[in-house]
Amino acid sequence: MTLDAHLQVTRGQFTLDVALHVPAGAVLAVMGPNGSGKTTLVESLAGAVALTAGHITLDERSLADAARGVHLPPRERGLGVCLQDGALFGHLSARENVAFGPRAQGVRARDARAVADSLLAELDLGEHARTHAERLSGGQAQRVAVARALAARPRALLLDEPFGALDPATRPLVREVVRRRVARGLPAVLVTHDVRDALDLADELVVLLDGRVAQRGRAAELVSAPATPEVARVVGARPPPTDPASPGAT
Ligand SMILES: Nc1ncnc2c1ncn2[C@@H]1O[C@H](COP(=O)(O)OP(=O)(O)OP(=O)(O)O)[C@@H](O)[C@H]1O
Repeated sequence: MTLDAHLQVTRGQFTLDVALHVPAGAVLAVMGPNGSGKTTLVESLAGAVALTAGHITLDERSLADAARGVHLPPRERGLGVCLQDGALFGHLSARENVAFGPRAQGVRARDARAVADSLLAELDLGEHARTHAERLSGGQAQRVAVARALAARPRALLLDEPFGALDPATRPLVREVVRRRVARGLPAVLVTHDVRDALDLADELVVLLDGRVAQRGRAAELVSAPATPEVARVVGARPPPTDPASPGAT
């Protein structure tokens, strides 16, 4: 599976214009300041927001193509999605939330439960399988949301800040679970505010500024050689040295 897209989305005054190519088994991390378009990027891939122009292709399959009027609805895209505001069903148990996707695909109840229990155990939530989602802590709910994204045999993963609510002890575990899934041949897009996620997981890091790619490359490269002070701020690196020949440089 390879995810290939040129995403152009206009939302009021804001325009996103980003090309991306994520091979099977690779993670593309996306970072950027508030309002730079990270969520818009994920939502357009997921199908929650329509493209104004451009296309999305997953292997040979067209998920969206603005010029041809193609826009597959989210449930037909075959994506494992964990959105920032992707609330769980509060009145359902953790297990029922995770089993929901496989059940919707026609998997038998018993098998869907087994898939859910195995993922919950992997994410150290075995003892909470029967807990109603509304009674879970923020970090527990986030792990259930990750399990839900992985449960329905997705062809690609879209994860918007999936580690944000996790404590430092739990974060590496969830990263490892994501890494294992990706290694089975899934392309993944990971939005994060923490450059450690990009350094640890990503094959490529894209920094967005105002809806456009300010810099892309390996995360370590962007940290050691950010192209601009804005990129340096986003990845928490030292700003690039100013050119001594430029006016105002000291
Ligand atoms: N439904 C909408 N209608 C109009 N404009 C929108 C809508 N949703 C987002 N925007 C605008 O699109 C721009 C990008 O927003 P987006 O949520 O994609 O940024 P972000 O990088 O995810 O930010 P954050 O880090 O704060 O989550 C912002 O200027 C925002 O105001």
